Amino acid sequence: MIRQSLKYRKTLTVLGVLSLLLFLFLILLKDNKGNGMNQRVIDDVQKLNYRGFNPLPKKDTLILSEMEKQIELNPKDDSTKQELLEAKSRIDQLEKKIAILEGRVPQKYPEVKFLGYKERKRILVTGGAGFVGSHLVDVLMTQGHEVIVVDNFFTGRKRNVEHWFGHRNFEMIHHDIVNPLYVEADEIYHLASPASPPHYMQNPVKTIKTNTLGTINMLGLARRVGAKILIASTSEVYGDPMVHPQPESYWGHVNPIGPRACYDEGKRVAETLAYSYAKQEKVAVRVARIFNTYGPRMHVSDGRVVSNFIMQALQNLTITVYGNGRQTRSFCYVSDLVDGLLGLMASSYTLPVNLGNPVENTIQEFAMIIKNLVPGCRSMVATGAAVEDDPQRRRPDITVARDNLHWEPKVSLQEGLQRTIDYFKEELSRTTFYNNQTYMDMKSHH
Ligand SMILES: O=c1ccn([C@@H]2O[C@H](COP(=O)(O)OP(=O)(O)O[C@H]3OC[C@@H](O)[C@H](O)[C@H]3O)[C@@H](O)[C@H]2O)c(=O)[nH]1
Repeated sequence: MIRQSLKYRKTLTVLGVLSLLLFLFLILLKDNKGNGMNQRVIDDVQKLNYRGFNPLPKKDTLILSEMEKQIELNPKDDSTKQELLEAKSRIDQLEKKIAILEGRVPQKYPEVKFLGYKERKRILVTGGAGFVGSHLVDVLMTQGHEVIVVDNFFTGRKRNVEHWFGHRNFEMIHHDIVNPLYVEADEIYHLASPASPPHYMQNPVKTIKTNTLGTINMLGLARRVGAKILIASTSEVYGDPMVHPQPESYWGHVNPIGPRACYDEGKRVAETLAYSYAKQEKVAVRVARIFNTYGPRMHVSDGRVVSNFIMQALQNLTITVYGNGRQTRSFCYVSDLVDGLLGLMASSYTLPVNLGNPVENTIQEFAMIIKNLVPGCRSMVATGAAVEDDPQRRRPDITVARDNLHWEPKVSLQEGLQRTIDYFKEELSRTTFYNNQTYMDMKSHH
């Protein structure tokens, strides 16, 4: 009799534990299918057509509370309850172990191509955690290369590349390139520098050091290891241009002691350094003159016109046009720029190349375009004080890129802005961002 009841109890326990394990398995399965964690990265990566990207969720709390409910629902007798509790505590321990292991095993990553060791390159990207850098890193990684990101996180963010953390082809170095760096690389994309006017003006000495000392260090590294190096220069080398649109042959119109000088003169020196190393040390250099670029992963408080206007439009705040709004810019979507950078690195063309979208708008028009793309936007568009030395007209002549790289932008302003607006909407929903001041407002109050 006693033996039989013991047997009965054992069977009950085994059944109980088995059903709990089945339950656990179902929860894991459900959780792996989708979750709210890092939706931004998932969306971003999916937009770039990566597949299989599905970070693992936190599941412990959910499972345990469900188990407690089960125990409450099945209080058949005390001993069964006791055994269920023991099972629960054992599962609890196992879950903790799984969580520890999950921390060690690689997550699921965007799909990367396999490259044989002859095709696979080691590619260093300075500023790789920044806005442009991180999009470039995504493409290089999916192509199957080994990528080393170097960033000092002055304006870059770990969040932009965290979906690669732990991948065997990916390495992240927290380093300021103002100091020398000793790594091995076949190619270097040298993008490190603050790029937003309010950011680079905030610490002009740091900006000029990054573009001069930092560039010397990267050119020195390229010489030592025999790497090809691409320098990210800018349309700002043309200053407030007297020639329109701007071809690469134009020498520019720059104020050497103005508020923008740390950046535009810094980049001009960077170009001079590149061609000095090319001539004297036979370093293989490529120089991209990057025009205004926009897209997802721009910081909400980046301070440049695209992020400012979109954030203002999404929150029904006044859209702040600096000056009379008749100054012009031409905006290029980030994926087009990345294509251009890759094309330039691969080409044999060694002189500077303009990379930008030749579609030109006044800033006033641009404010209206953004306002109209945000449904129900009630923002007013207001003009205000002009920015000192603000270039009045800017539009790239991209004949050189067309002829030598067979490159031209593909993403229309409408489409690119829509994707960027969607990104900023997501950013707004994840943070309570209520700072309606632009950097310029903040500066004028201090
Ligand atoms: O809130 C704003 C921000 C900016 N602006 C205006 O919009 C125009 C574009 O300004 P941004 O700050 O976006 O960028 P800028 O064109 O001045 O500089 C950029 O040039 C090319 C790149 O190399 C750099 O990323 C950056 O220096 C300027 O005329 C500026 O005065 C506004 O009217 N309102």
